[in-house]
Amino acid sequence: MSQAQAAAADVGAGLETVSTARSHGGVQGVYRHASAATGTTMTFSVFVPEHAPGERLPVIWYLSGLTCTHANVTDKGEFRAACARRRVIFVAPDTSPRGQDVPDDDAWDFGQGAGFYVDATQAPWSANYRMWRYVTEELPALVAASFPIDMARQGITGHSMGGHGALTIALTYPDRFRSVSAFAPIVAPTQVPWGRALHRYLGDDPAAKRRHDAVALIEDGARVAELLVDQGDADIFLSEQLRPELLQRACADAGIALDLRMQPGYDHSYLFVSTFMADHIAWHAARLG
Ligand SMILES: N[C@@H](CCC(=O)N[C@@H](CS)C(=O)NCC(=O)O)C(=O)O
Repeated sequence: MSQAQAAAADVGAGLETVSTARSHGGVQGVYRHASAATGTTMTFSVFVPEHAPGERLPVIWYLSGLTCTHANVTDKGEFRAACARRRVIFVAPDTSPRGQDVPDDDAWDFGQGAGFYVDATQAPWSANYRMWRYVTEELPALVAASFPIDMARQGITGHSMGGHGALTIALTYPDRFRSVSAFAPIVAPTQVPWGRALHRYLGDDPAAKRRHDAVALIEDGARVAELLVDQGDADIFLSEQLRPELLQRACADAGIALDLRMQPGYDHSYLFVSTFMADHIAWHAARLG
């Protein structure tokens, strides 16, 4: 199917195909749909490796960081060769609702492009910013109905704000995800400046904020068996916003096997993420079977 043909195609379950292209023997697609969770049109990408008819493959969810759409990792994440080799599907959602009618903010780290994977309770954000429900309920149901995914074999990862999403979601649903990793994640938003976003989305509700803070979740008893985290030591956000030592301490106290790999000289960009992407995919694939 050409890209022009694909653009008009409806792949079922209310999904519209924006584009498809063959890559590494599989298909890289971009899709959009009307989201009940956000009340907007949402766009996401899916890479499906070559597979036998009727065969179902494990999936890795990739949650992106501040300012990103699905396109940043799709264009720059360098995941396809590893996903084709390990035979894993890769799904990349957007980071927030978008559109002229969706509330936004002048700050680059709040509003559109910065949904923080929460269901906002505060006006005006609560009308559309329901990214937790979108990523944990609506999108999984949609992709399970439309792609050859074995939903018993799911892993989750993400970058920066998306690492925060991956960690908090895996800690909340430990039975759903067999593997969790992150690239330069925000690990303790209630203790760093970026966490002000939680206050604006969730209001003055300390318990709600702790449910969206990986370190707080672990302190409050949530558990995963093990974690892989890569972090560049030349990342400009490292000491003020990311603070992996807080995750290290929480995991040590909780008995969670954290493999925190400080990567010398690496920054916060996709040049860092793409360097270690194949490692993460191999790590997930080994646990997804
Ligand atoms: N303020 C900067 C930094 C934002 C930033 O570093 N975002 C990270 C995630 S937290 C990212 O992946 N940016 C997109 C990219 O590098 O393609 C900007 O607006 O570009």
